Amino acid sequence: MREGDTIVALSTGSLPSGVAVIRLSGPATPGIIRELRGVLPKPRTLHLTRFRFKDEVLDSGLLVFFPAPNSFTGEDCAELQVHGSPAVVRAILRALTDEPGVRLAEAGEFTRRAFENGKLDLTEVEGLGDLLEAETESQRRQAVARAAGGLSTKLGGWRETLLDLRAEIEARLDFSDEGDVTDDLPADFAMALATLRGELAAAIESVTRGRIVREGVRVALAGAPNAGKSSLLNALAKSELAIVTDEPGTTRDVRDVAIDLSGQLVVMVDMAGLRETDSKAEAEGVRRARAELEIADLVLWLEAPDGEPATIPATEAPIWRVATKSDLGVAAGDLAISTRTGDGLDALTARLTSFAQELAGQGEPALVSRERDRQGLEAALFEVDAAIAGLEVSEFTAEHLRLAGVALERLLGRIDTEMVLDRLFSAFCIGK
Ligand SMILES: Nc1nc2c(c(=O)[nH]1)N(C=O)[C@@H](CNc1ccc(C(=O)N[C@@H](CCC(=O)O)C(=O)O)cc1)CN2
Ligand SMILES: Nc1nc2c(ncn2[C@@H]2O[C@H](COP(=O)(O)OP(=O)(O)OP(=O)(O)O)[C@@H](O)[C@H]2O)c(=O)[nH]1
Ligand SMILES: [Mg+2]
Repeated sequence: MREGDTIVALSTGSLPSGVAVIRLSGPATPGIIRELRGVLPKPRTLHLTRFRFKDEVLDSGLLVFFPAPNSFTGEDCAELQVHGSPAVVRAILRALTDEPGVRLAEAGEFTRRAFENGKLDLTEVEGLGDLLEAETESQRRQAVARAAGGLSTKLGGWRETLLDLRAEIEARLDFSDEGDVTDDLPADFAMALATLRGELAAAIESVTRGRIVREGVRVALAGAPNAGKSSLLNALAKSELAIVTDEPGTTRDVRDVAIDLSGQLVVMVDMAGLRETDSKAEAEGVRRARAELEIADLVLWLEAPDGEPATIPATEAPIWRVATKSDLGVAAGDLAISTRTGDGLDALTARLTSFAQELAGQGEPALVSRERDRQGLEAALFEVDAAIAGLEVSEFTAEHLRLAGVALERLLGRIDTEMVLDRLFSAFCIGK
């Protein structure tokens, strides 16, 4: 039975390392610790211990026991903090998995157990996943807020409000013959509903800001072939990632490179130059480039003084005209740069930084950032709007308020979680 298994994994990073933490969770844990120490040690306290298996001391290190339910997973857990050599870790993992009922954990399995035991809700698990992947300061701040239950608290508050409002209606429906109890509702009922509506709408607004922090600002490098797009990508990435030649039509694939601009992630996207072409590969590149323009948050339209004229494509995103190869003479544009001399690159970076910071917003980190968040909040808002529109027909009002609550429960992971969970945990690393 997989759920009754005790799972074990190396929870720290690549070896060798100073110290490696091996984590155990499940019912076999107390027995294994008793074998190692004779008695169960004081809970949640580190003990220097010889890790002796079958009369061989494999290593000495620190042992800590977290009895259920006060552990990360909610099960009996232990950690063996050992010397971080590949041989030590391998020997101890082998000795532990030789114990009956113990096997290696799958990716994200500790966290899955924490979720299943009610230690974390779905939004907290997502926040934890974001935290493990966080590379920039703004990503860390946003992920910590979500992992610590910031969104859970908000959703919980809205659910309480919905329950209170429903109770007001239902209490009156019980005593009313004709079912129309609108007149009896307290004066602040409509106001409470409007406030809830406003908060949901504001949260939906902040999904974009959260997405920008989580995924980065997507900046498309567009222009005619040879405009200098790949050269700019390389200059910003400070690495010769993309092939640069004087042949127009060099780049065909879309390539994105994430850079950290003052703590905010910016994803620079190199692509094929836009032109009509007979080459099948290049034509596919141009098609992909146009698709990128549709999802970009900003388009840099590059024009070289020696380049072919090209028409600026229509996009929803703002467009900045960048005159490239300024060492050869300056074309018209908001900004002039040369990757050969480095001219204008600092100014461009500074403008990108403030653009990114503006989109990411100042102040409190956003608690919502995912398409799943947007869908959940929009579903709730739709029901609240239906409740507001139908205020005079009270059974329906109560039903819409119930459905709004269901949408919020789904966000928290209380219902319909299987598909979301499988996708989420497969992205976690082993040992988490
Ligand atoms: N060594 C070590 N460091 C770690 C972790 C870990 O598992 N092991 N964590 C792993 O992610 C993070 C810390 N997260 C944790 C979350 C909850 C509990 C825990 O024992 N919770 C109990 C008791 C709470 C309390 O005493 O306040 C509980 O929730 O009941 C431990 C670690 C980061 N650092
Ligand atoms: N003088 C000068 N030449 C440059 C500069 N930037 C790029 N070039 C040259 O312009 C040519 C085209 O540069 P790329 O960066 O490959 O241009 P691209 O827009 O990626 O071109 P495609 O991939 O074909 O669409 C190369 O020969 C570069 O060395 C610059 O700032 N000054
Ligand atoms: Mg190129």
